[in-house]
Amino acid sequence: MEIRLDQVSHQYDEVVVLKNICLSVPSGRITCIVGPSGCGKSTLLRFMGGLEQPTHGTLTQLGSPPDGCLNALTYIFQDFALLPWRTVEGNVGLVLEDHRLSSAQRASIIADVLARTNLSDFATALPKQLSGGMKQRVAIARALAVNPAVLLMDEPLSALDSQTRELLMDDLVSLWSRTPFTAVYVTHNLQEAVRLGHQIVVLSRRPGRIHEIVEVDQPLETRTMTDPDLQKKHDHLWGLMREEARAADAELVHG
Ligand SMILES: Nc1ncnc2c1ncn2[C@@H]1O[C@H](COP(=O)(O)OP(=O)(O)OP(=O)(O)O)[C@@H](O)[C@H]1O
Repeated sequence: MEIRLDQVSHQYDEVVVLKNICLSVPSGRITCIVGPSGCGKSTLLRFMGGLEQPTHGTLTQLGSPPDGCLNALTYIFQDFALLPWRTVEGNVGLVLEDHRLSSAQRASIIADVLARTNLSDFATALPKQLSGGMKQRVAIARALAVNPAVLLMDEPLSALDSQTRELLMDDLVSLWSRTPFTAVYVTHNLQEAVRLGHQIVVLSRRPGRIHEIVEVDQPLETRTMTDPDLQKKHDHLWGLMREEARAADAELVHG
């Protein structure tokens, strides 16, 4: 499924947060959104997830969700949002409970997503027994269980240390390479953006406008951070972001 945004603008009371966003989120690709603090990245993601409506402009969904889709627009958050009293399989199974599925179908979906996220051996563990990286793997497994049309990820790796982030990026790349999915990925981290994004949308400081859309053609599975082409993309993105970030920072400090 594809999402199109046409002339999307938004304000909270007097504060204009987003201005004239025109964007296509193509099917089967990962769209990263980067931009300085407070430029409206999470707000844009909430519009795409239908959690909020923009004050101006339209969002359109084109195409149909995949077969077996139980929740078309599914979020993965930074803080994992796991129920502490439920096991790994219990947390994943939670999102299947309101659907007409037999217990065999549920068990099969849970086994499949735990295998895809390398969590099969941890099915009966509780969240408190897991590292941060493992908890986020559970959140990814739970999101995959509903076979979403679009995966909406709001800084999913930013609570993790840098080595764990690397591992989780590898996991996302291998999940996508086996079965391409459509995703929108909000991040502050330009390395994550060049590693995972097929298109990288750079927003200006608030009110967020599209500064540039950077395409990265290289296949996800062949990308490494030592690759000079990717390093060039990274430096180009940082060049776009630096002045905006500095100005946004000054605005926060001086109110
Ligand atoms: N419900 C709300 N009511 C009023 N203002 C809001 C609301 N939600 C967000 N804002 C404001 O809108 C602006 C954009 O917020 P948003 O969280 O979308 O930015 P962001 O780019 O995701 O920021 P960050 O990178 O810091 O997470 C901020 O100034 C924020 O304070």
